[in-house]
Amino acid sequence: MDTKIVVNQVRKKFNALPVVDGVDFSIADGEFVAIVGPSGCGKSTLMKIVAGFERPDEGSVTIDGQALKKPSPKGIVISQHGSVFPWLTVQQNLMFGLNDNDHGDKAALADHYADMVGLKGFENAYPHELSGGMLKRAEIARALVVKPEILYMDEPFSALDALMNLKMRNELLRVLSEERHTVLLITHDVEEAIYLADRILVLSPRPTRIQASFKVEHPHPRKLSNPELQQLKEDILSQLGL
Ligand SMILES: Nc1ncnc2c1ncn2[C@@H]1O[C@H](COP(=O)(O)OP(=O)(O)OP(=O)(O)O)[C@@H](O)[C@H]1O
Repeated sequence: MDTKIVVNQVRKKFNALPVVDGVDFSIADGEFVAIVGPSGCGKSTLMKIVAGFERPDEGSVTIDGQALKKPSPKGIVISQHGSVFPWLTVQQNLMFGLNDNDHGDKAALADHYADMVGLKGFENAYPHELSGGMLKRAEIARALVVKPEILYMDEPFSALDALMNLKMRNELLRVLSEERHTVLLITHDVEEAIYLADRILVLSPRPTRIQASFKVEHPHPRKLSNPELQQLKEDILSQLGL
């Protein structure tokens, strides 16, 4: 697989506070990498740097060999805060990121992605008419409809209840099995990382560095009760001092 993202010796301070302290990793094209780390260690800062929203003080990020100087049009961020426009319907939200020239029938494409995340029949609903889980699915569809090469996900499901969180994991895996994207997921949930990712990077406390890296080679769907995955969970938790 080709290398998609290279993060090279990235360092970042806020005022005098060192937050990211020399982080190096790369992500292959189509790979799903999850980052876990202690609260406040600098996960979101690192994500913003890798997505191009924050500049590192030192080091570099390259995407397809090109130095990243600003948010790349190849990537899209799904965060816990949500990004749908409340005054637009599901269909209008999904059409928003599409421009006239590149896409044929925008409404048909929007409806296809609404269907893909299980929102068929809700194309004309407004966000306030959707449940929390449906809203999250609308957000994921809104990100996917523009066919980003890279999905940056910062705690995307953390605001959902436990059952919906589990459903969304499967929804995401199903979409990814149909359309391969390179994914960088930030999560505080070790099980979520094990369930979804091809590789898990464990960050140290702030100022953060990569403390450990684990490959997850089990095919999907994964059973978290599998003894090897249980052992992996133990190993990751022990890296996190738990
Ligand atoms: N724009 C900023 N200006 C000043 N300090 C910042 C800024 N962004 C983050 N920080 C500080 O950097 C540190 C790391 O924050 P960050 O949000 O990256 O951590 P995190 O690991 O994502 O946190 P959490 O686990 O709570 O989501 C914190 O101490 C935070 O106060």
